[in-house]
Amino acid sequence: MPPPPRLSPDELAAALSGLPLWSGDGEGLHRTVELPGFPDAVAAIVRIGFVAEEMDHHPDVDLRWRRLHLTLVTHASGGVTEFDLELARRIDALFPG
Ligand SMILES: C[C@H](O)[C@H](O)[C@H]1CNC2=NC(N)=NC(=O)C2=N1
Repeated sequence: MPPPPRLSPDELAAALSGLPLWSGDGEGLHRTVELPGFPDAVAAIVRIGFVAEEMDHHPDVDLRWRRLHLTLVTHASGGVTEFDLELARRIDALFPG
């Protein structure tokens, strides 16, 4: 299957306006999720991991104490695609902020 197309700048801007917890550009979407403590942050990675496996689309995760720094990018496409938007929405459903 060919990699999905990268979003255009206009598509990305429109999508980000509906994802207020996320920032970024065509290279990646970024959100920090803060949990009450380190074990909660590890558990959050597991919860996100199940969604990622279901989607077969995986976030880049940087865990620092009780904060997850998430980056969403479609590696096969070299930038942000619809798959990243869908994963962002599903992460927001788990962690509304
Ligand atoms: C074969 C499998 O579908 C691919 O390797 C998937 C797995 N998860 C992925 N996740 C992300 N973020 N980007 C990818 O290009 C990607 N590719």
